[in-house]
Order: sequence, then structure tokens, then C-alpha cells
Amino acid sequence: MTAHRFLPTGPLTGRIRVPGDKSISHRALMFTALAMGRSRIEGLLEGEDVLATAAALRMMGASIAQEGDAWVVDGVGVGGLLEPDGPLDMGNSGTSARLLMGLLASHGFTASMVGDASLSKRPMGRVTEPLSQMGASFQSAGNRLPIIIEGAHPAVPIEYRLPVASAQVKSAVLLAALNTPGTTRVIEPVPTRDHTERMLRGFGVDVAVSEQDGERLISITGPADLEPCDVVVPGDPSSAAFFAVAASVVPGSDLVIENVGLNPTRDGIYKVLEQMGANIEELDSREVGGEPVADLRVRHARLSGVEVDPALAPSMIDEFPVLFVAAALADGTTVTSRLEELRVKESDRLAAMATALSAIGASVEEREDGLVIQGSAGAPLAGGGPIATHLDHRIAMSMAIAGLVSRDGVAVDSVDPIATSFPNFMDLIDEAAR
Ligand SMILES: O=C(O)C1=C[C@@H](OP(=O)(O)O)[C@@H](O)[C@H](O)C1
Ligand SMILES: C=C(OP(=O)(O)O)C(=O)O
Repeated sequence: MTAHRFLPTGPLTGRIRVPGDKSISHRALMFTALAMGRSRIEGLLEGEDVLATAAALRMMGASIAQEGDAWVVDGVGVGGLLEPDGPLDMGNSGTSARLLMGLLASHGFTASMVGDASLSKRPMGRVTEPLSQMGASFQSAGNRLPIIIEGAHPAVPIEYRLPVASAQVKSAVLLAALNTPGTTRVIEPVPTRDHTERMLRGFGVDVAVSEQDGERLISITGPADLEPCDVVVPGDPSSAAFFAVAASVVPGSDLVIENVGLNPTRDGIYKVLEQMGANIEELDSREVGGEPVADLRVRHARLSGVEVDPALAPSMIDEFPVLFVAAALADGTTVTSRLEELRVKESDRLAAMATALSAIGASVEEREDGLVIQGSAGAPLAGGGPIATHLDHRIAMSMAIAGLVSRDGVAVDSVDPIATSFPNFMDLIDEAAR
């Protein structure tokens, strides 16, 4: 474990560019691997989570190689994945594990999946349940990794109403549907990130999306063919959020974050920061790879506490840890609720952030489903640490941002997990603080 102390800094200025979107990068590799023929991916996030997806797809027959700044994938076609000759190691990545389980569910072979200590604690029943209905079988202790997956061929189509607002569960069922004869339908009562639907359409799959009584119905009729594609991955709004908060809370900052994906199913953090009084300007709004993108100019501003609308949660689910940091430095009280999902991420993010922020001098009340935070009205928090990051990149990066405006700095027990989603995070802090 590489411990590190993040020290108070001067203004963040200039222009930075965050790496490619993690959700889109996983899907880009999976879909190009399922297309028959050669595809190229530009802007792929080269983080450990995405590389775990690439390694697993290689073990199942896809050829994936780096060519300069791009990645070239020779796909095997839907139904063409091969039985891997060893366990698929998903590392720290829930998205890799759950989406690939969906893919494997409708391939007629057996595979095993393992993960790190954090991933091995996370619930997989949410995907094994619908995938079992489709005919796959799973062996595990308590629906946790390690898991042995026996795919069904042919799998059977289902209609499935999502019991949790989860794009990973939605995507697992839709990926299984690609190699399942007949029409599989997912009913989504609460919208979640829609990259799977958007991207599959880009690969030529007929994804039918309609709305009924406020719910989204998404159907795929299989077996479906994917056409090889050139994919451009926009910058990750979840990674950019660390710098949007940092520039908002470090006095004197004026920072441009280039090429930030602003898909409406992902942009909740920017809406909430604006409600808090953040000064965020969208420049050069455009489309990249079928996704809305802009450069964000973020200037320091006095933030005020807010009551965060729980309906926004799915569109900012990974950004709560860093929002809690903004709240700890704002004027007044921030109240968050209905965030039970945060307890089953890489760590229990409500508990981890309540403990971490309290340890550096913030005033935090942990409730069952959210945190209530009294802000410091812009006064630097005392700092301290070492903070336990629990193998969770977002806890490490959030507490790094807290360190930038602390009195004594904030130490974290390990910066290693940051490489899962944002390998050049520390370099970009240095670049912006120069
Ligand atoms: O589909 C995806 O790419 C993701 C969905 C979200 O998880 P859930 O589906 O568990 O909400 C999110 O937290 C994760 O970082 C990426
Ligand atoms: C929850 C996350 O990712 P995953 O579920 O893929 O581990 C995250 O990146 O914050």
C-alpha cells in the first residue's frame, strides 16, 4: 500500500483533460469483442478495471491490442466467445464482473470468476437472479465471487423489472439477450446510465426503447449481430467531478476540464454543484461518440448546503463521496437520503466517508440511507489521517481533494486503488496546481 499525504495547495488553473469514461470503455471493449471483424477504440480508459475486462475478453478469444493511442479489437461475433482456460480475474471492478456474467450467461460453456477482497464482498445475486431465469446456473457461497458460471445455450428470453436502480444489472440482462433467441425485455422504473442502449445501437443492434407509465422498457431480439465500429470514448464525468469540486473549493481557482461527457444519465453532480452555487460554465458543447460533451470552466465559488433530490442519485451515484467533501466546506447543511446503494460499492461509501470526514474535522451525521453534513463555511478543515480507503478509489480521490483545502493536509492509507479508474489523477493535480 502506497500511503500519501495530500497537502494544501494554491489555486487550480489552466486546462486539464481527464481520461476516457470508464463505463463506456468497458462497453467499447465488450461490444467490439462481440462484433465480427476489426474495430478501433480511441480514448479508451487504460485503468485497471478496464484492463481486467480486456484480459477476460482475450481469454475468451478476442484479440485486443494497443496501436499508438488507439486500441484495435478483432471480435469473434455474438455467440463466438470461447471457454476460458482459467479463472477470469475481475480485480476491483463490479462493472467487469456483472456485465461479463451477462455475456457468459448465454454462451454454452463454464467459466469461473474471481475478484479482489473488495469485489468479493459485493452482491452478485442482483445479476445471478435474472440470468438464472434465462437458464444460466451459478455456484458460489452467498452470491459473492468467486463464482462458477454455467452458461445456457440457447438461453431463454425474459421480461425483467429491475428491483434496484442499476445500470450494471440492466446491462447484464441486455448483454445476455444478444445471444438469446427471442425478445428479452428490461423494465427500468428509475432511469440509469444508458450507455449500453446507445452504444449497441451504434453497433447496429435494434434496441427498442419506449416509455410506459413513467417506466422505460428496453427490448432486444436475439440473436443479434454487432457490426465492427470505430468508437471514440469521451472524458469521464465521474473523474472530472473530482476536479470540478477541487476548483470550486480551492480559493482563486479557474480551471478548464476538457472533453467531459455530459450524458443526462450521468450529469447529476454538475446540477447539484450548481444548486450549491458553483460557477461552472459549459464551453464548446458538442457530440463525441454519440454522447454530449463539453469543456467545463470551473471557478472558485462560495458553496451553500442543499438537500439533494434523491431522484438525482442514479445520475451521480459514484460522485457522492466527492459531493460530501464539497458539502463539508459549504455554508450550512447538506442532507442526502435514499443512498442505500452506496453501502455496496467498492466500500460502504456512507460509512467510509462519514468516518473519513469526521477524522479530518468535519461535522457529519451518518444515517441509514445518507449523510447529513454541516459545512465549515469555506474554512479549511483541520486535516489528518491516515484515512482508511478500503480498496476504494473514490474514497482515496475524495479525501485527496479534501486535503487540498485542509490546514495540515490529509493522508490516505493507500493511493493504489486510484489506478482502477484514474491512473493520472496525481499528475493532473500537480499540473493544475502548478
Ligand atoms: O454500468 C456501469 O458502468 C456502472 C454502473 C453503476 O453501478 P450500479 O449499476 O451498481 O449502480 C456505477 O456505480 C458503476 O461505477 C458503473
Ligand atoms: C462503483 C464503481 O465501479 P464498479 O461497480 O465497476 O466497481 C465506481 O467506479 O465507483
